[in-house]
Amino acid sequence: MLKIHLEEASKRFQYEWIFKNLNLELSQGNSLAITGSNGSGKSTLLKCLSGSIPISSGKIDYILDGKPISETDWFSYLSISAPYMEVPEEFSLEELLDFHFKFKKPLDGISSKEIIEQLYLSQHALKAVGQFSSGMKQRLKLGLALFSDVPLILLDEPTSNLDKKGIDWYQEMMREYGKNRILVICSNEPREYTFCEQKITLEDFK
Ligand SMILES: Nc1ncnc2c1ncn2[C@@H]1O[C@H](COP(=O)(O)OP(=O)(O)OP(=O)(O)O)[C@@H](O)[C@H]1O
Repeated sequence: MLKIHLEEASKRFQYEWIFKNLNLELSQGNSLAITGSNGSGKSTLLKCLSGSIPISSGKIDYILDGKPISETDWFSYLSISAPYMEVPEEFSLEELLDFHFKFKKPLDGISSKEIIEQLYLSQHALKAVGQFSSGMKQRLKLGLALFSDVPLILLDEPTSNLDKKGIDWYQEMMREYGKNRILVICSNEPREYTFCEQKITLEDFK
């Protein structure tokens, strides 16, 4: 069981405080929505939570079955989908899945073929990812995150570029594959996080 514990976590860039004195406790089965206006610091907090950038003061701990995990190993417990994260465009969809799942175990031994079907991309299995539409790429990024066998899923603006069918698909995927994980969703669209039982607004931590 993974737990994430934030104690007085604070981040600033130069003289600008992005968030201050954030205290949070998240365990598998919990979901958190991070909301706030444009530029309030949602993506920055997500990056701090993933360990890709450091906080300026306070503490973030990952605890697995009661034992702290070194920050250098956090990446192996999480997957991220975010607008600023690119996928290698030269690969075909099949090649990209093979490549990705060399580093991260797929959920419940699910095959690449089944994943492609779940992403409703079966007709595009051999197409280069660089030729995908923005909505297809978004489904792919969400699929890479959700079908990785990790306890922590970090999503930034998960339905950007998705049409109505894609948004319904996202909500269904979260119901099906979000269970028993820690879900953290950065968003200003209630449809992306209505299922989250915890919500913070970054303006409350300035
Ligand atoms: N590397 C950086 N160096 C300096 N300032 C930064 C850096 N990254 C982000 N910022 C600043 O931190 C603030 C928060 O940015 P962030 O991208 O986290 O906001 P956001 O809430 O995700 O915004 P949006 O809703 O527009 O995506 C902004 O003022 C931004 O300019």
